[in-house]
Amino acid sequence: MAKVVTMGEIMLRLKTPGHSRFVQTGSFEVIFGGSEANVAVALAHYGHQSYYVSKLPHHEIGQSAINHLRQYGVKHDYIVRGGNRIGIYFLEAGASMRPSKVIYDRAQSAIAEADVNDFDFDSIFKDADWFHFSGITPALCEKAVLLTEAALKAAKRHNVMVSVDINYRKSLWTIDEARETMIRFMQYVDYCIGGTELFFNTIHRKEELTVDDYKQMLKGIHDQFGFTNLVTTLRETQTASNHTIGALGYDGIDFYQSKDYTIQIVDRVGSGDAFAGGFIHGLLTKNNLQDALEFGIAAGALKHTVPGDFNLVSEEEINRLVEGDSSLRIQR
Ligand SMILES: Nc1ncnc2c1ncn2[C@@H]1O[C@H](COP(=O)(O)OP(=O)(O)O)[C@@H](O)[C@H]1O
Ligand SMILES: O=C(O)C(=O)C[C@H](O)[C@H](O)COP(=O)(O)O
Repeated sequence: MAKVVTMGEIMLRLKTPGHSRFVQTGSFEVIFGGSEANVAVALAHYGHQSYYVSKLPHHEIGQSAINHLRQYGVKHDYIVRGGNRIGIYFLEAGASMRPSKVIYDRAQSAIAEADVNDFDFDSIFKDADWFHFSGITPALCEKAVLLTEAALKAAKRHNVMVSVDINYRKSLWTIDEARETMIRFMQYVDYCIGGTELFFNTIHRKEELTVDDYKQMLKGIHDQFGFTNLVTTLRETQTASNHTIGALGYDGIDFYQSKDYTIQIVDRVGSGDAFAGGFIHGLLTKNNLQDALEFGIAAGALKHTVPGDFNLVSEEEINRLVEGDSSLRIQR
């Protein structure tokens, strides 16, 4: 199995119980989550040597985040300790026509303030096969842009394959700032997930996008910027708790489209990351875009049934879904 490296910010996730609103709750459920950490957990579940790069304070909440990752098999050798804060995100789960809400409290977190010299990227990447990052890290601050760029340059010095999930977060930076930085980073990227709203700005005022809209966007991004291997998840939303998902890929020549899954949502947060983790595993083991998309979207579909950020499902369970077994018989 491969050595995969992800880098980003793991946060304390404080969720209102059930579907309670922020203003009425008297307690929060405590777990940890963050885009790249979620991908690391998924890849550890599929049997890879999955390393997570980050910085966390010395205090017990920082330790607890590390313990959480360790519990699911993620390697923490490259997590540096120091700084003052761990990022927090508050989550209110939506229901029916009421969408979920996230409030961030993450300014000046340890990883946002981390220095390039905190990490020895050459030793991290010298025997690595894959590096995955997301647009959330460079969105944190200018220092985090420099950190991400240093990691990308080191990964490419060591011929490591690189994937990005653009994961545009409008509360962290403007679309112009995001576009400027992410376009610059694309020279290091082999596979790009998402980002249609960033790189292609004619269609994005529409409420519901069709598959043809997405095809036009992926081709437009390819033609304008020369990026290849673009993939995106497709969502057809019925309500905040019920919708259909699929995935689309474009390699600069052909389009690839996965099967669709209609799902009832238990917890949607982390489903894009579950797709990314499954997609990377698919590329590492099957080496073809269609099969990687199928594995990725089945992983993303299953994530919607699992509370928390992490996709705690096995390769075998995902393969069963890919092969068409969605029977509800109890597995005994
Ligand atoms: N209005 C829009 N215009 C263009 N692309 C969009 C728009 N909204 C979402 N997307 C793209 O569609 C995909 C699915 O979006 P979303 O459901 O928000 O993300 P995720 O799959 O990460 O949960 C993402 O790749 C995103 O870039
Ligand atoms: O927003 C952030 O900064 C986070 O990292 C919190 C969440 O863990 C991811 O955002 C989940 O992302 P999706 O898989 O697209 O649902």
